[in-house]
Amino acid sequence: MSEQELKALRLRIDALDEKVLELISERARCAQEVARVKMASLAEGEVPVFYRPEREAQVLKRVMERNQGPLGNEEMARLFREIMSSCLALEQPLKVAYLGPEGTFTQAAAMKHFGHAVISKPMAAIDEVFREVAAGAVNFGVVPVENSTEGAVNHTLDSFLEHDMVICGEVELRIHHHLLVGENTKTDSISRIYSHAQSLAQCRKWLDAHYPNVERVAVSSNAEAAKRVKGEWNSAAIAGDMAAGLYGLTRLAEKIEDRPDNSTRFLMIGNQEVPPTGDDKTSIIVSMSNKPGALHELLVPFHDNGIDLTRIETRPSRSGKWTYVFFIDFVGHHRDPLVKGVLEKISQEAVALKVLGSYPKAVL
Ligand SMILES: O=C(O)C(=O)C[C@]1(C(=O)O)C=C[C@@H](O)C=C1
Repeated sequence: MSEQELKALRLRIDALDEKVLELISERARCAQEVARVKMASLAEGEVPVFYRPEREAQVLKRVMERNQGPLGNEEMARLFREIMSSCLALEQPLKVAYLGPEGTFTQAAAMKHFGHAVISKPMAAIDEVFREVAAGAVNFGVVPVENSTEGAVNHTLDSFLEHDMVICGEVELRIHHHLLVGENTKTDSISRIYSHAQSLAQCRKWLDAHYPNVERVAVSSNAEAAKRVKGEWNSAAIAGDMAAGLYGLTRLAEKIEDRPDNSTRFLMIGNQEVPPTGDDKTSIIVSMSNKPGALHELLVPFHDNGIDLTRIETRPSRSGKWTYVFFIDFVGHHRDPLVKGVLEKISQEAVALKVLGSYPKAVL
C-alpha cells in the first residue's frame, strides 16, 4: 500500500471518528434527558430507578440483530455495552459489589454485564456481597452460581436462604485457566499450586498429567492465588487473564481447563424487580413436605404447561435434618399468565415458595 493511500484512509477514519464522537455525545445528552424525565415523574417519596436491565437487554439485542459486520455481533454489542454503561454513569454511577479480590472472574463478569463505568467494590466472601447489597451500601452484587464442569456454587445458593434478594440479571463467562508464575519462580522446582477449590477441580486432569506430585492448595479465590505466587519462589497459581495481568505473572501453560467449554454463570443481585422483556428467566426456591412423590408433584405443573426448566438444584434446608429445598430456574417471567398459574399450583402443594426474581436471559 502506498503512503498516499494510507494517508487518505486515515483521513477517512478521522472524519468518521468525528461523526462517531458527535453521535455518542448526542446519545449521552439524550440519556441525561431520560434522567431528567425519570426524576420529574417521581411520586412523592419515590426513589428514582435509573438502571433498567430490561431496556439494556433490548438495546443490545437490537444492536446484534441489526449488525451487518464486519465486526461480529458480540463485539459490536460489547462496544454498545460500554457506551450504555457510560451513559448510565451520567445519570447515576452504579455501585457494584463482587466476589473479590480484584482480578477474579466475578469481577470480569461484573464488567461484562454492567460495563466499566461502574464503581466496583471487591468483597472477601460471597456472603459479604449479599450483606453489602442488603445494607444498601451498593446498588447490586455479582456472585457466581454454577459452573459447567463443577456444578453449583453452594455458598451462593445457601446465601439466598439467608437473605431477601432479588435476582435482576445473569451473565455467562467462558472460563480459561492458566498456570501462572512470578518472575522469581524456579519453574523446575514448583512444589505448590494455589487456586480456588473450584478452579483446581476444573483443571484436575491436567494437573494429574503434568504435576501429579505437587501439593494443590485451595485458597479463597484465584486472584488471591495469583497475588500469593508473586512473592514466592516455588509456587504457581491457576488463574485467569485478569489476575495474570493485574499481578504481572507469566503464563507457563495456557487454557489448562479439562473441558474446553468450561463456563461459569453469575447472578446480579439487588432489590429491584425487573419488568418482562419477552425473553426472560425466573429463579425460585421451593421446599416440599418430605413425602413420596413430592418432587414429581413439583415438576408436573411445569411439564403440563410446556415451561422449560433450565436448572434444578437441591440443598439442605437448614431448618431440619434431612429436609431439602429445591432451587429451580425456568424460562419465562413470573408476571406471564402461564407462569403465574404454575406458581399458584406449586404453592398449593409446597411448604414454602419464594420467587428470587425474573430477569432478561443473558444477551452477551
Ligand atoms: O432508557 C433508559 O431508561 C435509560 O436510562 C437510558 C439507558 C441507555 O443508555 O440506553 C441508560 C441506562 C439504563 O440502564 C438503560 C438505558
